[in-house]
Amino acid sequence: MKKIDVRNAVGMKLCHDITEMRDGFKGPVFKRNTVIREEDIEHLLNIGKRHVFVWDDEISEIHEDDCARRMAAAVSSEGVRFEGPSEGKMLMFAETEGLFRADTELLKKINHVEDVTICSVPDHYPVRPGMKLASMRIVPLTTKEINILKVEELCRQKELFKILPYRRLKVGIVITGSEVYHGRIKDKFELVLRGKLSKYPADILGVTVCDDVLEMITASASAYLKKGADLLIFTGGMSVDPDDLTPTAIKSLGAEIIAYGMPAQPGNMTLVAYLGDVAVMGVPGAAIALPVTMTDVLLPQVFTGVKFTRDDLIGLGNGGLCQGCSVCHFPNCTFGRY
Ligand SMILES: Nc1nc2c(c(=O)[nH]1)N[C@H]1C(S)=C(S)[C@@H](COP(=O)(O)OP(=O)(O)OC[C@H]3O[C@@H](n4cnc5c(N)ncnc54)[C@H](O)[C@@H]3O)O[C@H]1N2
Ligand code: MOO
Repeated sequence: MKKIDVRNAVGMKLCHDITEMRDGFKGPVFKRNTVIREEDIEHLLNIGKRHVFVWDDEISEIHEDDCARRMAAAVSSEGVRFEGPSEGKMLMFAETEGLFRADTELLKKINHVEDVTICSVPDHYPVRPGMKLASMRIVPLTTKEINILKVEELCRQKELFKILPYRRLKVGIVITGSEVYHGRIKDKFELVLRGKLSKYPADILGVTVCDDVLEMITASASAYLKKGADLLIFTGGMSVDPDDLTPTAIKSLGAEIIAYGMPAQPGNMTLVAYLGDVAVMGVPGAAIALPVTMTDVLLPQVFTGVKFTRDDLIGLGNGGLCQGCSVCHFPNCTFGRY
């Protein structure tokens, strides 16, 4: 046991309980074996402790396996499981399906803590059960307990990782285009959209094909709203031709347009709007020609029930360019990673 200036005691273990008395309270506010943290120093000074007795074995060190276990416990959330420690590392896996969210600012803060390394798949990643999501370990074989305490404290303040589950949504589909309506060409969008929606808990209320006539488009949409649609998807007429009426139809329904056109390719002319809580998407034609467009980036988020802000959609510019690979590996690629 040794006496030490409280300002030099960070990371050391107290040899005895320390009592505070204030406003009718009396009790030990620091227990024996507590590891003193930076933020404890003011408190100790405020109760008159300029010096404390700490154990002689100096700063307590923890083995990498125990650090990994404690970090895993700190970052754990619903729908994940851990494996390890092996070689000082714990791995986190998804047990459920959903959208992985990482607080990237917090992750940076945590990785600034000495010796600590935590890495994960990118924020906004759609995950399935069994997928590896994150890994955590310290760099040396042992580290000061204070470093792990810092990680634990940071994770108490905010959630680092979570998997947002997909919700069941009722979906109404309105396909526009005079060439489809009048049977000049066969519709391709229904099959494409059914394929994309099959990855989520979607109840498709129906598919209506409309002529490029404003009243017909709005009436079809209104019918789905009456049936309780949570999501309306419009196709066709999303660009610059004089017959492109879809954005006008969506506006005339009274929807709040969050973005019409976004910094992404393909899917540049995508529209996102809300009619109260009902999400509205305008899907441009590229979705019938290409395996992946902005629609595939947005759908996982739509199915979590989050409401996009304009800032969210503008943020898609970083990672918004698809490489158009000959074999598509989406979402295991840079498209839609932001
Ligand atoms: N000058 C510009 N041209 C284009 C722009 C632009 O900004 N300036 N945007 C381009 C982008 S991006 C897209 S995507 C396309 C498609 O836009 P639309 O969503 O408006 O598609 P349409 O014009 O209605 O149709 C294009 C093409 O696809 C066929 N189509 C449409 N719907 C169906 C369907 N349900 N089944 C089968 N085929 C369908 C349609 O017949 C046309 O051939 O515009 C670019 N051009
Ligand atoms: O709006 Mo388009 O080709 O970028 O889908």
